Amino acid sequence: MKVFLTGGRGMVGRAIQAHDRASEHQVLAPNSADLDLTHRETVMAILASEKPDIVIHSAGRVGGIQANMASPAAFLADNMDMGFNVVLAAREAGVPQVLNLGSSCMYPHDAPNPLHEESLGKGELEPTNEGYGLAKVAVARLCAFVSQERADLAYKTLIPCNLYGLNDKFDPKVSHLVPAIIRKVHEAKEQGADTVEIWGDGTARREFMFSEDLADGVWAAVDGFESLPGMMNIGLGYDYSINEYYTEAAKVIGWKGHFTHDLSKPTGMKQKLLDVSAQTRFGWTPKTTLQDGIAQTYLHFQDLLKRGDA
Ligand SMILES: NC(=O)C1=CN([C@@H]2O[C@H](COP(=O)(O)OP(=O)(O)OC[C@H]3O[C@@H](n4cnc5c(N)ncnc54)[C@H](OP(=O)(O)O)[C@@H]3O)[C@@H](O)[C@H]2O)C=CC1
Ligand SMILES: C[C@H]1O[C@H](OP(=O)(O)OP(=O)(O)OC[C@H]2O[C@@H](n3cnc4c(=O)[nH]c(N)nc43)[C@H](O)[C@@H]2O)[C@@H](O)[C@@H](O)C1=O
Repeated sequence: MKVFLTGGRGMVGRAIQAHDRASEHQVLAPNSADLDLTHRETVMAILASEKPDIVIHSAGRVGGIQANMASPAAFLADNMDMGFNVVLAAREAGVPQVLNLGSSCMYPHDAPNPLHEESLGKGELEPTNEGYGLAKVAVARLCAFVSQERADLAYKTLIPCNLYGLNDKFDPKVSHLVPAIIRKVHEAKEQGADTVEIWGDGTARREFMFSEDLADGVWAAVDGFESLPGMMNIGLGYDYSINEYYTEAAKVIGWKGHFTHDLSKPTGMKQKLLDVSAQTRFGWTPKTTLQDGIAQTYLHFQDLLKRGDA
């Protein structure tokens, strides 16, 4: 199949291209320098000329809780622009399939855990990432509406849990939890520090899946697209506390200090665990353990440091 991938230079996009299944397809993955997805005319023109069989939409303005709180307007506007441009250009070009990546931030702040697809749209979003979540909800709904109106087009959304892995963002200004922990614990070890600070009291819970597992799930969704639900959670089905993530990373990195808690820092949702029963029915399950995922990510981080890229 001819696959048009957006966000190919990002953490998830690189994992999608590095996956074995990618070699069975022709994958076009222009980066943001070649194709700015916020420019609708350019997006329209490229999809009309390339006429792919499927678009995998992985591009986005993405960042941790602190980045989302600092720039809600940009997270809303950029992700809305990119998503609307890609979906409407695909419809215009008659691209038969779109696989759109949403996020667990689409769920209402007080939705019961585990978060079931039926809870979508039934309440206020989490304030710390409302801009991003609103854009994700809107683009997912646009996919559903296009599929409703056009019997020849099937535009579907995968809703991933939190993700981490190689090529993640290690800059503390935009990092999600796991890359932030890896940098902080590594630096404590290198500097001989005996404390590392945790944001909040550490009792919040998160479900972080290794990005290579998500890439595997994306290819499974592409290959089984016909039977894929219009919106489907993709995750582990289990979570850990923030404190447990720090403890596991300290073990993998080999740092023996202790943790302090900065209660002034934002903590976001208390829990964000996805219901994975639809994913199980679809026939896919992730395989990387937290210990193994952190170990692979830490090795990659050390390589980045050696190259002066982190
Ligand atoms: N990371 C996570 O925890 C989660 C991520 N997701 C979703 O998964 C997808 C991938 O996330 P992830 O790989 O972590 O994000 P990254 O930030 O690593 O990658 C985002 C990609 O989007 C591209 N991009 C950003 N702006 C533009 C633009 N204007 N035009 C073209 N391309 C642009 C970037 O291109 P370039 O590199 O060239 O700048 C980059 O390749 C996103 O849709 C995200 O919302 C969902 C749940 C959790
Ligand atoms: C997936 C979805 O989820 C994202 O929201 P989030 O899960 O709240 O983001 P996060 O990974 O940055 O935080 C997770 C938790 O971890 C705690 N925490 C402790 N210590 C650090 C720390 O040092 N850094 C960070 N970032 N968090 C810390 C922090 O207090 C919070 O409780 C969206 O931004 C959005 O990107 C999105 O798509």
